[in-house]
Amino acid sequence: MKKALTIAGSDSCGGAGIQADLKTFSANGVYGMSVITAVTAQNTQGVFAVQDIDEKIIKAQIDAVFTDIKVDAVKIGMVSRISTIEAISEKIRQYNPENLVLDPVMISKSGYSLLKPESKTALINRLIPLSSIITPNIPEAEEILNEVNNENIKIETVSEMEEAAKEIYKLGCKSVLLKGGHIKGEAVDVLFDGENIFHYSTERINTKNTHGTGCTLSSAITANLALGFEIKDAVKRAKEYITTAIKHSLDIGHGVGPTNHFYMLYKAGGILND
Ligand SMILES: Nc1ncnc2c1ncn2[C@@H]1O[C@H](COP(=O)(O)OP(=O)(O)O)[C@@H](O)[C@H]1O
Ligand SMILES: Cc1ncc(COP(=O)(O)OP(=O)(O)O)c(N)n1
Repeated sequence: MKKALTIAGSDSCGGAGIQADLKTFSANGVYGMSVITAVTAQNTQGVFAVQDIDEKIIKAQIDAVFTDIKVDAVKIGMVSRISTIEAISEKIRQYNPENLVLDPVMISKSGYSLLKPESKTALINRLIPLSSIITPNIPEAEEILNEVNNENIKIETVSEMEEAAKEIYKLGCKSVLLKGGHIKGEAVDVLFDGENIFHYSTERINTKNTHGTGCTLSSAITANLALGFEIKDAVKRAKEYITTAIKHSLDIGHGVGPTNHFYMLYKAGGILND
């Protein structure tokens, strides 16, 4: 069985972070492992508190996994503070996994800063160059480029997404998937692999329940890389997964409900007739 590791924060309501990643790995037929970087007190209405995990414990979790088990792909999500980024970067360089997906989580849909503002440069300099693919949403791509170029660019069209993906690629990663969840019209994601641009486009689903969409997409890419798919096919399969997960998203809680991983599992097992 292929095995994937998520290095990310815990979301107590189960819609994003580690919990979304492990559900996604399972639903994609991949064995999931986790290194917890932070614990958030979070629900569908907001993030209320964050406890960062000591970097010694983060490193010890990574060592425990890599010294025992072959890891086919790694995803990095919420990293919060500089010392966390430094610890992860050191261990990733030590163990050098074949596939590394970086979801540069910055601000939750509810508006909470999951990456401390002073950590942006460390994320850019220490994690992006190690990544097989980085998956920013539009506000994250703007933050990264504005931090690097000291500008105030806005990304509003698909051609601006293409330009931004090419600019982010120059920061040293092997490919960039710029997610279009935040622009108007179709949900178009743009992949640049250093040579070609690919578009992954679906209708925009009319739902408020999109908590954890970014985590779900990046962990589905990770699972598909672990299964041996090349980047553009891993992204294609992950896009199909997230689209189904949003189409059947769950009206749980009083705010922004989570994506649905159980739909795919039940459907695959023949329990759901649809
Ligand atoms: N309403 C929607 N309908 C269809 N796809 C969507 C919708 N919202 C987001 N997506 C897709 O979900 C994935 C995650 O994108 P996005 O929401 O931009 O990430 P994040 O959660 O990091 O902000 C992308 O593939 C995006 O195109
Ligand atoms: C612990 C944790 N990690 C990441 C996120 C952000 O997840 P995302 O998929 O971008 O979903 P939204 O927060 O935008 O709904 C998170 N909220 N918590």
